[in-house]
Amino acid sequence: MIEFADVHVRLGPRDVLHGVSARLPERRVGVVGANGSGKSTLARLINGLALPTSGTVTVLGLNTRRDAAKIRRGVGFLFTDPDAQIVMPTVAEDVAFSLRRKGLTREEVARRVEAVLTRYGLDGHADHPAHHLSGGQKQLLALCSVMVLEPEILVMDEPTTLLDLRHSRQVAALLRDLPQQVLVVTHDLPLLADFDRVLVLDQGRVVADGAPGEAIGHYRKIMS
Ligand SMILES: Nc1ncnc2c1ncn2[C@@H]1O[C@H](COP(=O)(O)OP(=O)(O)OP(=O)(O)O)[C@@H](O)[C@H]1O
Repeated sequence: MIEFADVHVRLGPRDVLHGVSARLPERRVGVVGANGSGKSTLARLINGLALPTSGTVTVLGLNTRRDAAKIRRGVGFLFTDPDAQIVMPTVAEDVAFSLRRKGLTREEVARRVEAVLTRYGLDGHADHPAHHLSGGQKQLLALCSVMVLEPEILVMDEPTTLLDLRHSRQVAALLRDLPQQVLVVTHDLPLLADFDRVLVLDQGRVVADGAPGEAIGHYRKIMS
């Protein structure tokens, strides 16, 4: 469960979010809006990467202002730019790095790394230098590094931006099947077609909130 209560965010001279309130118990929530409307900021509030200037963000029953470290253990966050998330030289080492604090045996780490790389189609790349992957493969690697931790909530900021049609479909299928709650910020409107709820942001305010057809229809109208 994610809840925003009268959240304002001011960054430098800009009011980026103005009084956002929403209780989000749904499993799959999409966020759309124009460039600069505050979507990434909203996503970053969920794991305490951004903090509200006023108002409250509650995630997994905890306040992000007080318990960001605990919340981050339960919230997987996928950034738009996968290079920001790749920290180790090879693909397998990068995924294994995510598991370093789990106290697992070397064999168990290897087993989990192999399983997640196979699941997302990177098993042939385990020993490749991570920075030599294509943009889309890097996005899949970042996804593997997050999913291997089995987060309770997954937040994705434009997860299909660099992906070809096959891999976009793979991410769409993943989102359909994942048992955990997922919040996805995206410009990829078809990705949200079967989501439970879509929020539309405009200049830092939620201007539509509902079923995908209705909310995306509103978004198309304000962008026309
Ligand atoms: N650290 C910061 N300092 C000052 N302004 C910022 C900062 N981060 C974001 N902003 C501003 O806040 C506004 C909202 O940014 P945000 O990245 O949340 O928008 P967005 O809807 O995700 O945009 P896009 O679709 O282009 O990714 C933008 O005008 C941006 O310039």
